[in-house]
Amino acid sequence: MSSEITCHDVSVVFPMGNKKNRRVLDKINVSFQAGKINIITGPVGAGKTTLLNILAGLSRPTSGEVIVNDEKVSRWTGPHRERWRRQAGIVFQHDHLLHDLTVLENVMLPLIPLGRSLATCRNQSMEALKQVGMLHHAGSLAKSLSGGERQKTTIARAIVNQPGFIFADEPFAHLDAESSKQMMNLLHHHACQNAVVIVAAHGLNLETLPENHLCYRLKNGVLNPLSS
Ligand SMILES: Nc1ncnc2c1ncn2[C@@H]1O[C@H](COP(=O)(O)OP(=O)(O)OP(=O)(O)O)[C@@H](O)[C@H]1O
Repeated sequence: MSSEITCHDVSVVFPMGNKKNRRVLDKINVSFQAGKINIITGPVGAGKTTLLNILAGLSRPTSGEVIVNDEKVSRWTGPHRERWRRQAGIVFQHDHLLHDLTVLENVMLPLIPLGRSLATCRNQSMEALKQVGMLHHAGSLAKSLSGGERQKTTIARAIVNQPGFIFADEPFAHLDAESSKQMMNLLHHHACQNAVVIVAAHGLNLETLPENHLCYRLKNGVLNPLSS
């Protein structure tokens, strides 16, 4: 069965102190499927990160539901929520690497709670680093990396466990055109392996887009398809 993640009437309203509340997402209805790269564009502050965080189970919508393969993940708590998050590879907008660990150790982190042997975790992480072209930096401390290298490491960490769902927030912001294309191809490869891949990006570099992609634009709380 092909995986999918669906939003039903997802709204997010942030309280703004004594000012009027801010409605960032307004009854979003959309279904993201495996097989294609799903790209969410939109201006600064449109709510792309807010939407990705809700899809990834990092925060909850004010109203509405997120459904994954017929299950309401937006209402899950405790161990259910933890299990869901383990299926998700997340590329955060701000990389969240641990500065005093090596690149390899950072990439191994999501594997540790899964109870695999250290050798397996290491081999899997080295493979992910190879895929993003960072094998030569495996032993470097994260704090010594350039912005683009940090971003590639974050992508390696997100894909290391072959997740069924990948949520990537501005994953190319610090990359040059060549590296962006390579990383897009890598994410596309995972989409073709039955992962649901959702990428949020301000702008679109048409040259980096694989042929089968779906673009959406988020503006004024509303998500509209741009192309197919
Ligand atoms: N926890 C919060 N409390 C109040 N307002 C918030 C909160 N989180 C986000 N916002 C506001 O919601 C709006 C959308 O933020 P979000 O980070 O989702 O936008 P974005 O499209 O990802 O922006 P960018 O392209 O700059 O990364 C912004 O105006 C932001 O200030």
